[in-house]
Amino acid sequence: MERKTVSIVGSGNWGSAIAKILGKNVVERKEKFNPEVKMYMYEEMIDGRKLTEIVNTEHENIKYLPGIKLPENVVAVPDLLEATREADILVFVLPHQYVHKICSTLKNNIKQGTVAVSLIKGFSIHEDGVIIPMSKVIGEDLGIPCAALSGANLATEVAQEQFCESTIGCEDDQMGQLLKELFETPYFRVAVVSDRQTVEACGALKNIVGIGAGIVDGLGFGDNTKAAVIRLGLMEMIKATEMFIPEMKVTTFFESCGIADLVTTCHGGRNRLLGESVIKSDKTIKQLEKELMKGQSFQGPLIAREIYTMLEKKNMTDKFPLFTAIHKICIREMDPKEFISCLRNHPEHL
Ligand SMILES: NC(=O)c1ccc[n+]([C@@H]2O[C@H](COP(=O)([O-])OP(=O)(O)OC[C@H]3O[C@@H](n4cnc5c(N)ncnc54)[C@H](O)[C@@H]3O)[C@@H](O)[C@H]2O)c1
Ligand SMILES: O=P(O)(O)OC[C@H](O)CO
Repeated sequence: MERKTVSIVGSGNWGSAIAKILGKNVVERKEKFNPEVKMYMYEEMIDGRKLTEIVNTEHENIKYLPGIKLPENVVAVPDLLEATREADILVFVLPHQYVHKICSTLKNNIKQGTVAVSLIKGFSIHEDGVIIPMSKVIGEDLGIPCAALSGANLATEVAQEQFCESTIGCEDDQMGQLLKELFETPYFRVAVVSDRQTVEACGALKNIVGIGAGIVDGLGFGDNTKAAVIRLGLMEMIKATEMFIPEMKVTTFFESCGIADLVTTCHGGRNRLLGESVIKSDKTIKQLEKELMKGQSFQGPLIAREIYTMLEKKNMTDKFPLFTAIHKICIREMDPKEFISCLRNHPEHL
């Protein structure tokens, strides 16, 4: 088998953490992969220097993953087409709002036979309310197969090599196994399942529940209340997934991409921090993102809005009171104090 060239599209907190894994794995598995990994980086200036130049000389993404050294065979490239021209495997890892634009540049400019995997936790929503997983967006925009990887994977902990698990969703078994070989390490254990769309639905929807967990923290409630948010959030995640993906398997929720990711996000995620901050200050999400995230982005509020818009179109907001309340608290349309009565009166209790 010819060796595969890997390119990463994206270089934020998760993109950089995964670059560390991929850079090392391609060298260790050199019979399968070419030894250089190009990483597309959205260029920016840091104290008068280009971020790509800093990464390529200091081998550290000082803005998005400070304190972690990247392998020297990971090369940051500011030109998208140059970064991806030779790729056999494209690893997409950037906030979902940028994907369409990136794909429109890549379209007709990638090698024949290239495959992709999406590490993105978000959706695209059509005007008619249909929800499209990002792997499908990428696959259809580029006309190539696209798998998904998602799990309980806070980027900084992964970069510190703390043990965790992850899930690849891929219908093609051979491609799934190749991706497992690309991503797996002794501290990053990967399971492959065929239910790709549920893997992605879990990853996107848990971001909303993570905000809910932060709201509970901000209101001063303890672990029991947070556990209720996690459980009710899980029920809404499953119900929403059943709506979008009739063929979904509930067992996928027991993989790392499901309950495990929900738990980790509700304890240590950026979306949890946002929920807490929304309660403790009267600033807008945009202001909070700017102040707290140093360039990283909260995906939860966007996804909460997208899901709310879809539910409203279908007259179903009353069936998803937790998702609805979280969206309305984020946009300051609901008093956060009402959050607990929303939990108390949840349809799961009727
Ligand atoms: N950070 C985590 O712990 C983590 C873990 C698993 C999955 N994810 C998911 O991975 C995806 C990427 O998140 P992240 O944490 O790597 O990103 P991030 O939030 O750290 O960084 C934002 C990124 O967007 C880039 N960017 C800004 N404007 C852009 C533009 N116009 N075009 C293209 N790129 C632009 C920035 O350069 C930066 O790389 C998200 O879907 C996220 O939910 C994140
Ligand atoms: O920091 P969050 O809330 O974006 O969550 C990060 C990861 O998705 C956790 O697996």
